[in-house]
Amino acid sequence: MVSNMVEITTTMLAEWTARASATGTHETDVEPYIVRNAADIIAMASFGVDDSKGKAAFDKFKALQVALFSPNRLAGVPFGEYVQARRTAVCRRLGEEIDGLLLSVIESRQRKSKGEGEGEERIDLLGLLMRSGKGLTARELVDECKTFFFAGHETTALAITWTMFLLALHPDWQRQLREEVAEATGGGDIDAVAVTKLTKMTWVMNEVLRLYPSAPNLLRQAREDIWVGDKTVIPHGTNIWIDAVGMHHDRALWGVDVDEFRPERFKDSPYGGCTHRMGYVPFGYGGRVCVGKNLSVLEYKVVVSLILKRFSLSLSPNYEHSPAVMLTMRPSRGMPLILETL
Ligand code: HEM
Repeated sequence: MVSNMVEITTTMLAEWTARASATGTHETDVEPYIVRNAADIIAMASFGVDDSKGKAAFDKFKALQVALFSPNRLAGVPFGEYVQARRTAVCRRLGEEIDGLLLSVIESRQRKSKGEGEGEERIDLLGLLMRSGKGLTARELVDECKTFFFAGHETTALAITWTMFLLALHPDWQRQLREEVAEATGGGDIDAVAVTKLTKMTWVMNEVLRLYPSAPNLLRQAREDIWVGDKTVIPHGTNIWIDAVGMHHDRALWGVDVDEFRPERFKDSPYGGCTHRMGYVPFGYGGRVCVGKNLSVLEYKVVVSLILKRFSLSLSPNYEHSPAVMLTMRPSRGMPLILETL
């Protein structure tokens, strides 16, 4: 996968290089590029999708997300669909179109895995997954695909986008990471072995996800009445949104430097010195912890390494700080950065 990630990202960086002026610097709103890049990577990594149907499904996901979460958030709120009937109709239509596109991607994969073996013996994995009995139905498989598409690209992309922002603000960390990458790769290309040597980059990723968790809420449902102290009860069946941003910025858990960018707090502790073991939850916790964590760490390191090898980053005067929760935590007015070719 690493070589595919490198290939996809190199194409994006070539676009940035082409935009550079004669002086080698240019301003770019990097967020849409990084999101598109991550979309291409998850499409390749999860589904081997490189066809137009996969891309069309992505574009509709984007539209669905905007329809669901702006300007206010009623998704998951009881009776919310009746308050916003027009929006609900748009979301339903988009949902059906996405289902149709994914189903046809699945069917064409299935045809390929059954048929086009050119002599070699191939295992019909999709057929195995979908066979009756305990297998998944086509409907369930479509739902699994949607979870992966949705969960698997924007989260990682935003971690990278906020990293570029924080490295632009902290040139010393930018320099330290660039040096680490040079040492790990010996000046050559990033590969699966070099990635494992990027210790400081792990601290930086952890600290970025502490300050700007790309998945700002965890969802749970109370399976029984839960008592908080002896006066408050969360009744059985209550849907709960757990506020990761609040916990990651809680002075009582992190100390007085809670709002500062200090990756070294993760040097000796995977929890960054947080005083409660559930106070740091960028990938969730327990039985439903993120299944894509390792993939996202790998992608993050490959993409950030490639960017730092080619560009120096600083903040554009046009940047407006406006993180907003639209299911994920995004820079709602974009991420314009000055990129200087190295
Ligand atoms: C920086 C990147 C990512 C972040 C911050 C992130 C964060 C999260 C969080 C907070 C959860 C909820 C966990 C819980 O409720 O305890 C989650 C679940 C999930 N994530 Fe990620 N994720 C990332 C990348 C990915 C990737 C790359 C994939 C797919 C390849 C992925 C697939 C999933 C899936 C399928 C679930 C649901 C797991 C379940 O309910 O059993 N995520 N993620």
